[in-house]
Amino acid sequence: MVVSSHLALDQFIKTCKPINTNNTLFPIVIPTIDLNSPNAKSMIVKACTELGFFKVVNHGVPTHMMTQLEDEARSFFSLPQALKESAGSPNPFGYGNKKIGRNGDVGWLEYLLLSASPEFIAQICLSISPDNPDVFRCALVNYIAKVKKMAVQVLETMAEGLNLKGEDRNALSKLIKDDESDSYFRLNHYPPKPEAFEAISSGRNLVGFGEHTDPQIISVLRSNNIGGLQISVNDGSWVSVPPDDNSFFILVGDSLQVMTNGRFKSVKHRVLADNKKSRLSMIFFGGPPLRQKIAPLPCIMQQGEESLYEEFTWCEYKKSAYKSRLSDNRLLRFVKRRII
Ligand SMILES: C=C1C[C@]23C[C@@]1(O)CC[C@H]2[C@@]12CC[C@H](O)[C@@](C)(C(=O)O1)[C@H]2[C@@H]3C(=O)O
Ligand SMILES: O=C(O)CCC(=O)C(=O)O
Ligand SMILES: [Fe+2]
Repeated sequence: MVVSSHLALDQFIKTCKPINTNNTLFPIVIPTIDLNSPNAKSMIVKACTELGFFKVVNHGVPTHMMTQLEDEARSFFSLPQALKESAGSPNPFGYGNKKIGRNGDVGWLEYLLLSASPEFIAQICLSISPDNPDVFRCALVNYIAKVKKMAVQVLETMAEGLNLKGEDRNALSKLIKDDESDSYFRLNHYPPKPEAFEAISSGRNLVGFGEHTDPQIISVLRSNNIGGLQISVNDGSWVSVPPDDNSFFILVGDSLQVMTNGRFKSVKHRVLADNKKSRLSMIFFGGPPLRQKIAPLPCIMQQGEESLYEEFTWCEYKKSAYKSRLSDNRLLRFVKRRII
């Protein structure tokens, strides 16, 4: 059975739960890291330990690649609905509208979810635009290649900050460099809030993308200059992230939390819809090969330190993640129970 990824506005308004944003703080200073600075390694470790989130400047991704992909994404999202749907339903890859995942989550967005492999991208661009697939394809493939290179640099700098030496310096980066790396790419388009929403919202906010952590190792996020992204900080309050279209935001994923035996925290985040303007975001999710064991890196473990988690492969984690709702804590079922 083909399940449509489209949800009409009136159905959406009935399904969506407006959220109370009283516990939102505006804004904090987000750790900003110059990738080429000598302090980068210690600053990355601090940011990943305290927040699981930081901003990268001096990243080496050319501005024209970001703007070119943003323009192409805008063109894609302005196509007639039937053409967007020629990308197929997002199970797991394709075009989605308001429905996120398979378990009843909804958000005020439309998106294109892709495997990050150039072969997959060539195929999907051909389905979307059989007569002229190359412009979108090139913009995606070139951007992803650059962002992946930057993610590798971030992971190697992070490993240095964790005091990993020699071969171990590549312990994290090699997982996303692997030919079989299971990395994803996502374009999200959040239209402005519909007027009809105000009537039912009693001043509360409309969720663009509900709260969640990303299951992978690392996420690299870039958006246009429209706000909406929020991260959850230690005490459970939400902090608005000021948008910056020249920079990238790095998010620690669940797998990196496990590989650091809980030293780094996967960051809970969400997106709120804007009143007037549309937000466009592009996210690279760096994931390991499917058969990869996800466990604390032996080289970071102190003498006698035990893993906080049961052993699992990325394939097992993904299977379990795809059965969960967006806001579920997906790591919980893999946390070792302690016998006291
Ligand atoms: C509700 C869901 C959507 C999601 C798969 C899941 O069952 C739980 C994790 C979600 C998430 C969050 C980060 C990424 O955007 C994503 C592609 C991923 O790998 O995990 C999404 C999944 C999705 O949109 O399909
Ligand atoms: O669109 C954004 O800024 C964040 C989206 C997100 O968290 C995701 O796609 O996993
Ligand atoms: Fe996310």
